[in-house]
Amino acid sequence: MSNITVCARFRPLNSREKQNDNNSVCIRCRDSETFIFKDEKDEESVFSFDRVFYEQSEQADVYQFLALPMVRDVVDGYNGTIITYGQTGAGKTYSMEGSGILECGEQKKGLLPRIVEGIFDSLNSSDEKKTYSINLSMVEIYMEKVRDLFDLSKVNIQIKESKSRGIFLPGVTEITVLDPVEALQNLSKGIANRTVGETQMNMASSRSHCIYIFTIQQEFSRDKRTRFGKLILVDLAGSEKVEKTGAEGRVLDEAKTINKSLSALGNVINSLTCGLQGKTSHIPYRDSKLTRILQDALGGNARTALLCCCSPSAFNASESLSTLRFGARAKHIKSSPRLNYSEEKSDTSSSAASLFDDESSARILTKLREKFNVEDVKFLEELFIQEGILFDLSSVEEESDIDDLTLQMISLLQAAMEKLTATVDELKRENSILRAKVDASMDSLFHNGAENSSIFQNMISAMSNAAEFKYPAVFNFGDSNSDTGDLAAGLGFQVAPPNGQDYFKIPSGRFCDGRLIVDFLMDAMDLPFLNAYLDSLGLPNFRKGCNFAAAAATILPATSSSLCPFSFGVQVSQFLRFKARALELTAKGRKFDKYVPDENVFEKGLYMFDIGQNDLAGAFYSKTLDQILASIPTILLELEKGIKNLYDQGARYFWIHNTGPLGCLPQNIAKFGTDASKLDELGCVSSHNQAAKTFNLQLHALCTKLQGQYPDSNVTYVDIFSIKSNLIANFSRYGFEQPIMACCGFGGPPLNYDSRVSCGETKTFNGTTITAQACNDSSEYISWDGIHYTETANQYVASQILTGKYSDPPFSDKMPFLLKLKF
Ligand SMILES: Nc1ncnc2c1ncn2[C@@H]1O[C@H](COP(=O)(O)OP(=O)(O)OP(=O)(O)O)[C@@H](O)[C@H]1O
Repeated sequence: MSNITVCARFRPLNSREKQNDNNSVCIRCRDSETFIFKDEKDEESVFSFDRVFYEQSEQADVYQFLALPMVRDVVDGYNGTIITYGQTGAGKTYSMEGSGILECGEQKKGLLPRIVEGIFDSLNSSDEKKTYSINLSMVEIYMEKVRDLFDLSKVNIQIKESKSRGIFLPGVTEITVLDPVEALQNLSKGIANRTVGETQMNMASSRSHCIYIFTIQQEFSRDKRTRFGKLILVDLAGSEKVEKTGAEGRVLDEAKTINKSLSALGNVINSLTCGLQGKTSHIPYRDSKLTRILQDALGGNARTALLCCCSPSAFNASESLSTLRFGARAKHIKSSPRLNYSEEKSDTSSSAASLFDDESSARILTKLREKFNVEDVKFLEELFIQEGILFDLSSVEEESDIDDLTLQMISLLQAAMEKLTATVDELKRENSILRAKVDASMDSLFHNGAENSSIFQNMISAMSNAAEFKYPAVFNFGDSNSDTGDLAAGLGFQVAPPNGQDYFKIPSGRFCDGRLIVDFLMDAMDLPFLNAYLDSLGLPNFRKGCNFAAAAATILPATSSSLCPFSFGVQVSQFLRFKARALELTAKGRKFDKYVPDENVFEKGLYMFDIGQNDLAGAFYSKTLDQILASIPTILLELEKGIKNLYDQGARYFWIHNTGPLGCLPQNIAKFGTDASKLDELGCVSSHNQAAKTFNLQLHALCTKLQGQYPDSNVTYVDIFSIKSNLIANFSRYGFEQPIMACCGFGGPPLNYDSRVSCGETKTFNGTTITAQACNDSSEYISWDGIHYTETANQYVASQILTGKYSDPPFSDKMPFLLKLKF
């Protein structure tokens, strides 16, 4: 990004100014960059520009400072634009052309002839081997029409934009010039045509913006790549106050059009320089032909220099001041020039079919070509392009329209954002007022005796507890997913100790290489890990709750073939016994306080459930899918019975996990997924997952029903199925390498699961000894042993539960302020 170069130039006082105004001037030089300006009211202001050219400055100085660096850049392949701006008679044309293109002497030569020489000098001075061509075009904008000064018949040239060429003028005459003399002769003709035009069209002198375009194309033998730089010189029509000139009729119309296009130029500059930092605003390039042609020069792909021409006379102070202010503002424009490369040479001799998008036009032109001579048809094409009847294919990639739309869209979105922010602020304010009102009403209700209503109290604390996920104790019911040693203690066997974790007593009795979901949830509540109800070793402390979950437990009552006798109903009975015993003990005196929960904790504690997986998975060994689906209501009836029992005993906070995607467990895939047609896109057994989904739907309905039945309770349903399915489907995103295969097992990929040996076991079959060993890094695996999840996977699941997004009712709106994620 670079700022544009802005210079001011003051011409000498002319004879009229000397005579009429007594040599009085409005500027006082400070240095080559700064001067003091005195306005009509004699008020002084300081102006600074990149360079100030005072009355005695030479044409060569202006060229050296303003144009020469630009010429070098253009020859290097950048775009450049030089604009002369100022009041009529301020010296724009003198600066640009000098006192004549061809005949004036060295001293008075303007920028144009010097630039022509500079371009050829630069091209020829380089040692690098290359071929180059210089093309010249000249147009003027008069009354908002672009006229070709090398071919006066082209009176309305269109302005187009393409990705590769930027802004361009389709059909404009381009003259290839081979040396400075040829270039100057052509420029001189163009300038003469301007005068011819003035006479033909009854134009007032200097009432048009004159634009010179040099296109330099170079092909380097080094890499055969073509660079092209475009230099645009703009001699603007004079800015002036209409009323001061007393113009009328056509001259007045011209003045108005000029002022319109100059004020469009001012608007573009304002938009470019007033836009808030970092915000994109609409730049009205399309408001005039002038600004559209200068689009690249103003904030686009070009280096730009502006020469503000002024009269130093006090009589013209007001016009000069406005010119200087214009320059000062333009100084802030930033442009982003870049090297222009084209990989392939454009084929200017391409056929009508390739030039035009419109197929019918191409067909007509092809037929015309057969009948008429090629030149006539070419002429016809050009006329059509000028009149906008046909479009050059390259102009089809009009990007500005899209840009404009995008900008409009951005500002609409910004406005919508602002409105939304205001609404959010307003809602926040209303919310805090409402909260204050609720608090005040609560206080008054309590003081008016409402505290006697236990239902009312419970409802209030249920609401607040659910939001905070903070409870004094947890009573957990479930299977191996949350068994913290119950089955092992109850049946007197040992589960292989976890690998090196020191946060459990050994053995932990957990079916995992570390912590379970329930462990992570306890952690989040700042509570200790739950002791198993049946684990009497080590003087267990049950003050913060008790875990009745037992591996292999089912909701339905155990049968003689069940692995685990502690089904849900038994677990609930155990709880009742536990509670009765705890109350008995606390009634005996305070010495038991530190081992068992007190009465109020049974009411305030959280009752967690994670059970049902074994009812479904076990059923697949003897039942069809339909039979299993049909049995779900019976299973859930048993669950409902147990929950109601607990409610009757004073439980009020229920936290119910649904069941996970059973079909993705290696144990079930090994047994029921040997036929690939039984597997879904994740490689999981479809029927098992279907059973799990149906179970979950009905479990969810049961939770809703219970909540309705017990308005003083708080029932939360947690969608473990979605969390686990998402984890398996997107395992690598969460840092896992194995979505299905077990870490601890036997058999190797794809499942590393053998039902004959469980994790840690060694067995001999037909003289061969096999061991189910743990993998090196269990954190790469989701499945620990083919049935249970690894600690890392459990941690992920717990973290998702605690986002509050997977529960009904959700509590994500309370996150992350009230929940501590502490793992
Ligand atoms: N630096 C200068 N030194 C000597 N004479 C100058 C200088 N600048 C301008 N002049 C003279 O002042 C007169 C007006 O200048 P010029 O035609 O360049 O103004 P202009 O800004 O192009 O006006 P317009 O907008 O009407 O085209 C001319 O006669 C020109 O020769």
